[in-house]
Amino acid sequence: MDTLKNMLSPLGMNTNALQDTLKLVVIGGTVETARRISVSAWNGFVDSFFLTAHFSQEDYPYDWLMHWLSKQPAWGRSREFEITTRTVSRSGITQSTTGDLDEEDVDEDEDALIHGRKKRKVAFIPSLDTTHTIYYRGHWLRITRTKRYPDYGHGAALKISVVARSNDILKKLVLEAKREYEKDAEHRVHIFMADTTYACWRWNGARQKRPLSSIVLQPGVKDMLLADCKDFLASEDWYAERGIPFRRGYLLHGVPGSGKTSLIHSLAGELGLDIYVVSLSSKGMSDNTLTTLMSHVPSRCILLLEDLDAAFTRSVSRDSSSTGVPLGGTTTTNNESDGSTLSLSGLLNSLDGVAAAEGRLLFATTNHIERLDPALSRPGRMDVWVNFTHATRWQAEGIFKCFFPSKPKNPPVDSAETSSPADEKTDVSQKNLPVPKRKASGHTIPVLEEAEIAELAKRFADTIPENELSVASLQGYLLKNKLRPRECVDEVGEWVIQEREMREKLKKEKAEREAKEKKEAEEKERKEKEERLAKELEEKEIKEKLEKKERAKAKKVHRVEASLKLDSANSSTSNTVIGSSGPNTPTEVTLPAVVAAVKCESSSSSSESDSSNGGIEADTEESITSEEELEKPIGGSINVVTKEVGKEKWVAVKGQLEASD
Ligand SMILES: Nc1ncnc2c1ncn2[C@@H]1O[C@H](COP(=O)(O)OP(=O)(O)OP(=O)(O)O)[C@@H](O)[C@H]1O
Repeated sequence: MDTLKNMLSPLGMNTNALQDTLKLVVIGGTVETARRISVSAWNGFVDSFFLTAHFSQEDYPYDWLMHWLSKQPAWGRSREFEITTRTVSRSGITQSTTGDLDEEDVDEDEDALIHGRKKRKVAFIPSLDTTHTIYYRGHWLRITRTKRYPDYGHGAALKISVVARSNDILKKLVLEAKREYEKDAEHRVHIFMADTTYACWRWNGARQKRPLSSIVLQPGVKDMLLADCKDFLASEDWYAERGIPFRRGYLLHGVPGSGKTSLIHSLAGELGLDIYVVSLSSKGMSDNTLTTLMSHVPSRCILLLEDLDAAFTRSVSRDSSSTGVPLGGTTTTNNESDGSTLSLSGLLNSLDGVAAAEGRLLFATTNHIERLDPALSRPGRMDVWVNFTHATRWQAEGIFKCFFPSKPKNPPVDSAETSSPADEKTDVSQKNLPVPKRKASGHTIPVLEEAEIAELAKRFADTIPENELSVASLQGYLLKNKLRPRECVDEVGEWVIQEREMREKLKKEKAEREAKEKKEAEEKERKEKEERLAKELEEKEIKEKLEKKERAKAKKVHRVEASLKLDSANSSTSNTVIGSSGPNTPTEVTLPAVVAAVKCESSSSSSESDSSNGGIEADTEESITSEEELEKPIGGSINVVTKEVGKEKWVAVKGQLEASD
């Protein structure tokens, strides 16, 4: 220290201050080193004793765990967590809600309504980028949720670490989370929509299952479809043994509002499958996108291709006038203006090419089966066809019974005891629905005797014309009268007349609109044709004038050359032209230079006339004038004189015209 003092004293530095600084540096360095050592020791300890599992948002286990975590009471004691009223899913939190986050919402009846709105369930989930510790089956779990691509707002991941000798505890956790998730999802059908931008599937929400009994179709149709689907799902080995691709296609075709989509949703609920929906006419759909999407469909699901006939058209209209027919065989592509380049061959390949997923049930719907390419609807691609028609009387009766619950004759102790063999034979959709268990939501549905309902349903069905109105329109009428079953039947005849009149009116309006549109289109086409012809004519005239002008110029130059040659022949001694380099000094100008000067003058006069007269017309007139002038016989010599006026030199060419003189 003394040595240091001796060394620093000539520099005039205060040794005490320096000592203090050095002490601080040493202490700070020691503390930081100790911190780093302890962190790395902790990480080493964690790495060697903790088991860690990673879950990515793109995969199902992430959903299960997030669902499980949202149900853990531990979050109630946590000092940091995220509260959401949205459903947690693979593609992020996507179900939009209005989010009524008041205290009474928690733990209350989910079905309760406040001011007509359903109460929201509140979920507590781990907040981002924070490590949480929760206790599970005698172990402390360290849970970290991170966002892998924060800029894009998606790509979350979950990391769960636990101190344990074997990974059994983590396996148990994942299986428990899966069981709970599936139990909760049991009453719901998950819908995934195709995202054409990223060629991936986006979770679109979970819908309440629709009971199959609420779909009223001709007897046997639902049972046949359900049995066929079940049989297919259970015959993977059978298909494999015979080398048949494990795929099955169903084509549901027929009039709008006849229950095609509803039946698919209902079947999905019954079979416990998710629905993956592709709209082939959506923006940006291409062969590659569709193939990628199809190859990412899970093995057990329903793949729904909606409005198959609209695949190759952008038309929003689905009526008979819209052109949905693939026009040119397998190479037909749809509109490319919005980036959609789907071809029929691309669609066929994606359905049953090598990359196509196996084990899926393909359902396709169309309102115009006649427009489908036979290649698309052939067996192997579409194995079962079901035709949906307008409502029959049988359907009308069934849907009426669906709407109005009836009082059971003798309240059953056990439903199994009361079901008679006759009941078993009856289609479920022809039975009355039981009185709803839910609390009445402000209005009361009158509950009539079963016999009365049956009689009303019969009268209702008798008034409905066979195969004329859609089931959706009947549903609309019944919805309007859901509290007045008797009046509903009394007034149905009147409603049918109104419906007919309305349809006639709409038909007429549509015909008028179409006629008007056609006329406008024709008028537009005629105008465009006229404009095109006028333009062509104008262009032709301009071209002719330009050609004439060119000819005139060429003629002029030719004549000047000829007369110069003549002149030079006449005056063999002086074939050079007199000019002037100074005020009075003649200068020799060679013949090509003169020709160039003439050309130059001619073009400058044209361009002057161009600019002064403002266009081709003037230019052409000028050239015509020069042409006329040149028509006059040129007999004399040409004097080319260069003069200098001030400092400017110029060349003049003058033709001595015999005739004019
Ligand atoms: N057969 C039916 N049984 C019960 N409800 C039906 C039936 N047909 C139609 N509906 C009702 O009509 C509405 C429209 O039905 P849905 O969307 O299933 O018809 P769709 O045939 O798929 O029509 P589109 O061809 O226009 O898509 C639904 O609310 C559904 O409840």
